[in-house]
Amino acid sequence: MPPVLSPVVSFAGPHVSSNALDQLRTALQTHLGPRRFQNWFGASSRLKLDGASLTLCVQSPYLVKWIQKQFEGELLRIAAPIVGPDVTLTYEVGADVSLTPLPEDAETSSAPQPSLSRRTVAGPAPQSVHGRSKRMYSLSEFVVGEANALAMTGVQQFITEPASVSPLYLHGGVGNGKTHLLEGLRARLRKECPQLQVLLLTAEHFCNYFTQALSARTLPSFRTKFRNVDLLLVDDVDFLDGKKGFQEEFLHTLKQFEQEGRSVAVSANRHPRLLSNTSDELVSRFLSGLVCRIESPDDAMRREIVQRRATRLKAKFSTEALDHVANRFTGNVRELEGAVNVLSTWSQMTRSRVTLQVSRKLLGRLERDCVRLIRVGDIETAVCEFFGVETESLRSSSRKQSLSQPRMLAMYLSRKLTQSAYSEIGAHFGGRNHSTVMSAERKIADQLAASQTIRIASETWTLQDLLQTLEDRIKAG
Ligand SMILES: Nc1ncnc2c1ncn2[C@@H]1O[C@H](COP(=O)(O)OP(=O)(O)OP(=O)(O)O)[C@@H](O)[C@H]1O
Repeated sequence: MPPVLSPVVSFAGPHVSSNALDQLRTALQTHLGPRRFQNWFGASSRLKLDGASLTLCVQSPYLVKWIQKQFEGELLRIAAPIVGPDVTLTYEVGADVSLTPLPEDAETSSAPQPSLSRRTVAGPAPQSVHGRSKRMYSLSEFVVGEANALAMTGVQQFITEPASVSPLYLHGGVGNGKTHLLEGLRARLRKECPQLQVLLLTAEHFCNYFTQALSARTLPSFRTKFRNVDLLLVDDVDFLDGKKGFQEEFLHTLKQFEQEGRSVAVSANRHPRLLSNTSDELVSRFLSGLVCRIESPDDAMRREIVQRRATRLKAKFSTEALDHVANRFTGNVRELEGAVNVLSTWSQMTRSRVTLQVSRKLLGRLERDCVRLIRVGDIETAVCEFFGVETESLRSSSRKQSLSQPRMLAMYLSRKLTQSAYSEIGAHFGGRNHSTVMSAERKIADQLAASQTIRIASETWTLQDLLQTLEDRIKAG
C-alpha cells in the first residue's frame, strides 16, 4: 500500500508562491520515495506552475500515457493542498527535457546474481560459451504469422497499455520464440521509455535470488527491490511448478504488482491450467490477464525465418535450398536456425552457394545425428499425465469414455509421430489388434473434422488445441 498522504504543506491560497513548486516536489518525493521520484520527476521531466495550472513536460507521448495512468491521481491529490483545490494538470511533449539514459543492462555472468541493484536485469545468461556477449533479440526481427500473431498483439498491447493485459502469459513449445518476445519487449520499452524500470529474469533466477535472501535473512530488501520496478518480465515460469515455497513468494509478488497497478509478463512451456503442481490461486492469477499461445511456425513463416537468417549470416542459398531447409525442420525455430547455421558455415568455408543438393546432403547427416526418436511409450506417458490416468488403465480392456478417449488419442498420435505399424501400436495398448487402432485413427480424424470439443476436469478443449498441446509436450520430451 502506498503511504497515507499527510498534508505536509498547508493550502497556499490563490496566489501561489514561487516556492510552491519546491513544496510540491518535496511532497511528491516523500510520497513516492526518492528513487521513484528521481526516476519520474527528476531530470526526466519538468514541472511548471502557473496559478492553479500545473504543467508536466515530458519527452514522449508514451511517457504521458504512462504518467497519466500511474501518477496523475496521486499528483493532483498531493498538489491540491499546496496549489489549491482547483489545480489542473496538463502535459507538454517534446520539451527540452533531458532523459538520463539507463546503464547497459546485460548481466555479464551466467551465474545467478545476488544483487538486483541494476535498473534492469537480464535473466538468462547473456553470454555465449565463448565469452562473447549474446545477441539481444528485438521485436523487429521477430517473424509474425498465424502461429504467433496473438502473442505479438499481446506484446504490443503490453507496450502501449501494460495494465490492460497484465499478467501477459505467453506459452508454447520449446524454441518457438517466447524468450525472444520477452527480450524484444524489454528492448522496445527501454527505447520508448527509458525511465521505466523493467526487470527481466527467468523464474529460476527469481528462485535463486529468493533462496539467497532467505539464507542471508535479507527478505525485506529482496522484496523492496522488486517493489522498485515498474514492469516485471519473467521467463519460464513453468519452473515454479511443483515448488510450493517459490510459488507463494511469486504469488505475493504478483499480488503486490496488481495492487500497485504495475504490470507483469511471463512465459511458460504450457497453458496455466496444465501447470498441474501449481496452486489454484497462482493459476487463476495467470488466467486473469491475457493468455497467448505460440504455435510452431507454418511453412511461410519458416521460409521467412530461414531467408532472414541466411541474409544475416551473409550466406547465399538457392530458392530450392531455402525451401528444403524450411520444409525439413518443422518442429521449432531453434532447430531451424541450427540447420541454417550449418549450411551458412559450409557456404563460408567453401565460398559457394548452398544448393538443394548440398542442403540435402548436410541436413541428412544433421538429422541422423540429432533427431529425437519418439516412441509409443513417450506418447503414452504424455497422454496419461495430461488426462491424469494410470498407464495400466489406459492399456486395460475398460471402455469407459474417460479411458477410451485418451486411448484413441494416444493411438492417433502414435500413428502420426512414430513409424510404428498399426499392429505394434495395438499390441502396446493392451494387446489390441490393428483394426482397433485403424478405427481409433478414423474416429479422431472425424472428431477433428467436426471441430469437436473435450471436457477435461473443469476445462473445455477443442480437439485441435488438445492434440497440438500434447504434440508439443511429446516433442519437447
Ligand atoms: N517468429 C520468430 N521469428 C524469428 N526468430 C524466431 C522466431 N521464433 C523463434 N525465433 C528464434 O528461435 C530461437 C529460439 O527462440 P526462443 O529462445 O525465444 O524460444 P523459447 O520459446 O523461449 O524456447 P525455450 O522454451 O527453450 O525457452 C531464437 O534464436 C529466436 O530468435
